[in-house]
Amino acid sequence: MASFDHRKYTPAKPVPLDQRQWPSRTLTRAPIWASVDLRDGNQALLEPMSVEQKKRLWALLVKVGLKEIEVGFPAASQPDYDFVRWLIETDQIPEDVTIQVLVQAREPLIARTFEALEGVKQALVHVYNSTSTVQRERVFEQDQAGVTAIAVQGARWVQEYAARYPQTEWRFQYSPESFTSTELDYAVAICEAVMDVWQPTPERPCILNLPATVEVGPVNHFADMIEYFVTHLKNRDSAIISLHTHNDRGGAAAAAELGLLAGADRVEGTLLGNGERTGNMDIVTLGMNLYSQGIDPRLDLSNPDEIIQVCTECTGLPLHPRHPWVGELVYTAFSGSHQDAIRKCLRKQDDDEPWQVAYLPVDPRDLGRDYQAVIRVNSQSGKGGMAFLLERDFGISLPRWMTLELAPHVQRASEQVTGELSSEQIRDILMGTFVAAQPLSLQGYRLDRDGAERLQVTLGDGSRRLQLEGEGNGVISAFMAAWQRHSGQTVSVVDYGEHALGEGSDASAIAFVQLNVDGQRVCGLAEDGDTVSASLKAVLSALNRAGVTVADGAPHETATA
Ligand SMILES: CC(=O)SCCNC(=O)CCNC(=O)[C@H](O)C(C)(C)COP(=O)(O)OP(=O)(O)OC[C@H]1O[C@@H](n2cnc3c(N)ncnc32)[C@H](O)[C@@H]1OP(=O)(O)O
Ligand SMILES: CC(C)C(=O)C(=O)O
Repeated sequence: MASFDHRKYTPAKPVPLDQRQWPSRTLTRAPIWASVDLRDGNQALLEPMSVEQKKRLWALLVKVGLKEIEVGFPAASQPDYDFVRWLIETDQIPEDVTIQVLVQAREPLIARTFEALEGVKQALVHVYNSTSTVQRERVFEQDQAGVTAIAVQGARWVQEYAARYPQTEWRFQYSPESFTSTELDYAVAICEAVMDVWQPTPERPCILNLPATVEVGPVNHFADMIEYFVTHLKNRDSAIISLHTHNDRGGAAAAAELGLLAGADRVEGTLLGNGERTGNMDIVTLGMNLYSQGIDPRLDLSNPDEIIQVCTECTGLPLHPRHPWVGELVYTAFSGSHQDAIRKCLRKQDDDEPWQVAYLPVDPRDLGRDYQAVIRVNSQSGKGGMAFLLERDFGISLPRWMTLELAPHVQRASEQVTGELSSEQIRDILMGTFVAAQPLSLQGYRLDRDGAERLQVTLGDGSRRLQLEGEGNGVISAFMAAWQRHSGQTVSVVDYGEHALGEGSDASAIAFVQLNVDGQRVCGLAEDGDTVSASLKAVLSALNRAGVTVADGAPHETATA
């Protein structure tokens, strides 16, 4: 029988808060950040980081601006121990950075932890034990008093060992691990019992870290738990309330945000969210969430590509291309209406006004991304995207009527390749469709400008040369007159456009034309170093596309428009 049965699970119990405050609050500043990349992130890896990898990640964490960094569980493994020793012995820890280490509430582990920290100027010792109902009953087989005794004993050991190293400025942190599965009044009571040992003050507060070790409930429920905790804790002002959320339900960042609204001061997480199971709270996501609300995150997130490179190389885990804020595709629009809106908004966006660009919640340039990647063309794209790419990459600015002509050709090609079209491919489609050099080609011309334009043009069709003459008020109309006279066709210019390509001596011209040839509308284009040639060739390419043939006639004709 299938076991997919929701009745197996129990919902989170409502938190008894009559007048919850957090929903009416707004975040206005960044929390105290703490990185657990080198500990929680590391313990989640199939192959934990080597000391060299930890050194590299450490350098990044410091560069990003993290001031509290949990560097490991030194009593757990030799590499963790060695890394802490390296930090201390080679003086790697900046004055304004505090390292933090994790340890269980067990004396031999605590002893080893302090040994690892010998000689450090300042450090945070983080002790934890599980407090959840299920762990009390099934893992520790202890009642609440028994589990509280473990925590209190752990706190005492930490304090006693710290006293043996008076040259270090110690700070203490306690986590009731699995807080979210712990009865709230009990969570408050066990934290108060630990505080009774440490006797923190508002000047020398301890840290109480409340983990969603496993995210088992909705994010609003987590916020309720935090508000309940902070409003029921004695000596609230002697504790920094820290959050440590995991992403089992996909809500780690949201839970942390709401938890901050509910009264927390500090947040633990990892860069890009590596960590146990679905990961820890992603510091980059939360930082960017704040940034995009106009709040200074007090972290330097301006180079996510470096963050991605170091994190993925140290953890061996790839980043999803749609990872919030920094994934490869998150500032890319494929769909036509989005591309159109982005293009129009970007044109109107001034640097000194608040950011207002549809579909782009922040300016990609803030993250070192340019607009290159913003618009990409596939079968979901409309005409705006391809026009944008032609202009951006080749300086080809299509007149609107030409864009409309080109769009179905690009659409067909994108459906055939069933993927993305590069700007080179779009340019090839443009040229392949509208530049037709057969059967007529331009062999030469002479233009006299004495009031009216008198054009003498030599065409070839492969085997014969044809010389036509015409007069008009512009070179195109002179050519039309010449061709009409020669062929007997009714030809008129419906639309015309041209512009320079490039600058200086390398500049060339591109001309676009739409003709009406015996009632049939047909477009052509041409590029040439000479503006007149570009115009004449564009007309010829439209004529060729209309299927003209060189009618028998006099080899030399003159006409006037
Ligand atoms: C949610 C978290 O991320 S918490 C951090 C988890 N991280 C890690 O555990 C990574 C590093 N840990 C390790 O490498 C190992 O656990 C070690 C080296 C620290 C200790 O290993 P071991 O001595 O084999 O003990 P292990 O961790 O399996 O725990 C077993 C014993 O410690 C007790 N224990 C577990 N956690 C705690 C704790 N926080 N405080 C006090 N006792 C604890 C268990 O009840 C168990 O007791 P028992 O042997 O009397 O039944
Ligand atoms: C040690 C604690 C804070 C932890 O990592 C967790 O509960 O996830």
